[in-house]
Amino acid sequence: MVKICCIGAGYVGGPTMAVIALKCPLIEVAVVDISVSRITAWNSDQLPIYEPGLDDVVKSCRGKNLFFSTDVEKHVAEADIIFVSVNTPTKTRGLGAGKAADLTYWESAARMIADVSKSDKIVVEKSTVPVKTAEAIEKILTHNSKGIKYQILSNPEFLAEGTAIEDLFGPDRVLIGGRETPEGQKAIQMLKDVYAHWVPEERIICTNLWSAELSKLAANAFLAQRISSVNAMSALCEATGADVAEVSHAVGKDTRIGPKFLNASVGFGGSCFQKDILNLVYICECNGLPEVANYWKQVIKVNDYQKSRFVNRIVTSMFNTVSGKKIAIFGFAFKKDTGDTRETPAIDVCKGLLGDKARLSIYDPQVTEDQIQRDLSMNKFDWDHPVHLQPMSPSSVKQVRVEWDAYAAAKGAHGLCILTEWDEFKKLDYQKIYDKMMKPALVFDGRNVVKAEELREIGFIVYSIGRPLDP
Ligand SMILES: NC(=O)C1=CN([C@@H]2O[C@H](COP(=O)(O)OP(=O)(O)OC[C@H]3O[C@@H](n4cnc5c(N)ncnc54)[C@H](O)[C@@H]3O)[C@@H](O)[C@H]2O)C=CC1
Ligand SMILES: O=C(O)[C@H]1O[C@H](OP(=O)(O)OP(=O)(O)OC[C@H]2O[C@@H](n3ccc(=O)[nH]c3=O)[C@H](O)[C@@H]2O)[C@H](O)[C@@H](O)[C@@H]1O
Repeated sequence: MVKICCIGAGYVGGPTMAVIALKCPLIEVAVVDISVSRITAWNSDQLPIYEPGLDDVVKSCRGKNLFFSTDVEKHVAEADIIFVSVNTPTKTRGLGAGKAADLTYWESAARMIADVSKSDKIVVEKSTVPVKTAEAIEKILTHNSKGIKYQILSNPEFLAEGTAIEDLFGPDRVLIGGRETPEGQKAIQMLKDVYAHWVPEERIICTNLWSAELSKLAANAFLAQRISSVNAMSALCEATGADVAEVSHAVGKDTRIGPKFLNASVGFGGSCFQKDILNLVYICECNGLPEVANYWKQVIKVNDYQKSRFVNRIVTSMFNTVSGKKIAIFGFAFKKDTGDTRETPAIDVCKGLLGDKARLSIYDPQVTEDQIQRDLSMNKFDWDHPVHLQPMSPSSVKQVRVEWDAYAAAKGAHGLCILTEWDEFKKLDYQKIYDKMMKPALVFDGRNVVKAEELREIGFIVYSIGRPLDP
């Protein structure tokens, strides 16, 4: 029986391994982590991450061929294939600070693999890493290797949160990069055989190591670039009276462009787009390509501009000050159907409003009060470390209240901001909300989820991203 071990039981390690276990009943899969609380949660009824469909997959194979454990060394020693899916945060200090990927967790995982292994291993990069990382990992593994042979593969993950199970069941493609030697090709084939249990052969792409590593950074950069492009257009739409939804629709109808990922928003968030582009920018700079670096940097600049433009719109619409005013925030997660708040645009918008002394009343169906308070008091980039190594928040932010109901959050508010596109925000009774708000009652829809005309009929003043402004 083939044994797989995955180091890192996070948003990627947990769901990907659960799906491999489900689709390959004859493979034993162990997911290990240094975080005791994460592993305890994976072994409980309350999984550590919210992801539609994940519970059913985990329940059907946990304890049979899927195991979650903190006994990292034992499972690594026993495995034939080791996936490494640990954090690769942005460096906050030293060379490349603010851009380069911090490979501390990866390196410590690689050193541990080298220490405990007693048989040949295939080591798979599942984390998103800078191109050429495999070369460094190979050096760590083979140095002092006691005769053990390692093959490094790059198998980046393309799942999106909120649709992770769907994406894993039917991926657009699975990408496997390896050495062009007979041993490298054999390792590629072995991993291909795992995916071939459910992924059609033509969707499994095999490349050299560097192409696979770089393709992951490139894919995220292209996706984020589309959002920044449409968000840049949204500013022009507001200035001219065009409607960004109509523009996106018209542009996306061109089959060469396509309709997906053209939704204007308050800005993209999530744990990867910004981190991976910064990493790409750094790699370009290191390779003497400042023009290429500047091109990609602009995607992040436009994203930052979109968030601050949104805050400015709120403040100017509320007579140039939000000091002491209550603003209801609907949605804190970086997108719907996840409780994940990593790099959510809500953090920057809330911090911007708090900077202008607003009082915030926040409601999100999946994010806890503790998480919101931590996010609003944490330094940039500190979130991307194992939970038990994150700095504790010094104190909670006093001007912030977290409510467990949208109506309670909006009660007595001067303004209401929608920052996540949760479906339930489309179905709220906005007349009831209007009746309980201060007047004039303003709505700032950062996700274009409400029907602006209907809200205007109720009496709201409505601002939607990239849409004609309320006269
Ligand atoms: N979140 C996402 O949707 C996607 C993330 N990725 C990439 O996958 C990687 C992991 O991301 P997430 O799963 O979101 O992160 P995460 O923070 O949810 O999980 C990483 C886990 O690794 C554990 N860990 C760190 N060092 C360890 C070590 N030495 N030994 C054992 N466990 C260790 C941490 O405790 C944590 O539970 C990152 O490189 C990310 O860029 C790629 C595609 C999608
Ligand atoms: O490497 C990763 O971590 C993953 O990053 C993204 O997945 P994810 O961040 O989970 O979610 P997305 O659906 O891509 O959304 C990212 C952000 O962009 C925003 N977005 C997305 C699409 C759009 O049209 N407009 C828009 O503002 C979302 O609201 C969200 O804040 C990619 O879609 C995945 O393919 C990739 O594997």
